[in-house]
Amino acid sequence: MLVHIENLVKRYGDLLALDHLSLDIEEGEIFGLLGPNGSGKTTAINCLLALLKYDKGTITIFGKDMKPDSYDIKQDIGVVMQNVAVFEQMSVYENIDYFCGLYVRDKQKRRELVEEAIAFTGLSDFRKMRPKKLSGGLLRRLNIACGIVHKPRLIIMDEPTVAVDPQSRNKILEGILELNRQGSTIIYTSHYMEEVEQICTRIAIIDHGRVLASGTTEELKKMIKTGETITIEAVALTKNNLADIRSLSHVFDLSYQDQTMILRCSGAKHNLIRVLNYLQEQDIPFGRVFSELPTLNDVFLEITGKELRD
Ligand SMILES: Nc1ncnc2c1ncn2[C@@H]1O[C@H](COP(=O)(O)OP(=O)(O)OP(=O)(O)O)[C@@H](O)[C@H]1O
Repeated sequence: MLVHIENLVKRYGDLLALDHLSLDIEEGEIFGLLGPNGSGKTTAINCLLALLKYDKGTITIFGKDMKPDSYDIKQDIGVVMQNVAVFEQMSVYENIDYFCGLYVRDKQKRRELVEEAIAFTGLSDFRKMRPKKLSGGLLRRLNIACGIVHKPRLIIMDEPTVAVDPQSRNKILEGILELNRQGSTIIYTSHYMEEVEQICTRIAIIDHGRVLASGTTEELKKMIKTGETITIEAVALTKNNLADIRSLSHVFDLSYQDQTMILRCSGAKHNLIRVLNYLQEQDIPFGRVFSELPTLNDVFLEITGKELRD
């Protein structure tokens, strides 16, 4: 196990920010920590990095206990925090080179690493610029380049795409996948479900400082009741029709508004066919029909009872 967190408890005064949080992360994973604002993601990361004292629990990284003076472990960790932390008086290149220099002495090796970091964060055209001249998205990319330039074994990214334009966001996500392909294990916190679904190999859903569920996207989707959501537009239905449809097997939720019916069904093969057969038997015309498999959003909604972006 690359990272092992067991029963972590962290209080800020009366507030229980981490409530016996446990996580295991294996080498090679892109592990997503998904939770709403205030759920404890940043606190967990800060404890993991031994930047924050915690009340109870165990943390091991690379098989060793993580302590504030575990410099051998820290050497092999790259951190990209929410707040951009770069030097205003240095150019893009100089900033990345400075951070690389904290880990790598050899000049030639450093040059290669800096060039690689510049290339894969797409900062080539901006290498001579000072941070002040960069857009928000480019600044974030610089922050990432500084955090990962030494190609650490473990990379921790805390919401690296918050308030970033789509082009930079895609660059960042591609970059994360590339770093992973090159051998880094990644812990990625976010409250953007699509991103987590797109890049993470495993996900833990956290809220109120606890892990509510964890697994691959597929495993998480199997944990919930919703197997399929069927939408049928432009369909005129009577109360009796709605009652009939509600009683079809596997249907557990039906909403009907503005001639659009949305059915939530548990996982079964013939949900759509059953509904369409009913409409045909009753000679009821209908417009567009679509069926969707559950998304992480459905998982989150069912597990926590709230939307992630509340
Ligand atoms: N230094 C602090 N002092 C007191 N309370 C804090 C402190 N830092 C965080 N908290 C509280 O602890 C809880 C967890 O916060 P944390 O920042 O870890 O959540 P998060 O999931 O990272 O949220 P966000 O997505 O907003 O960064 C929140 O209720 C927050 O208000």
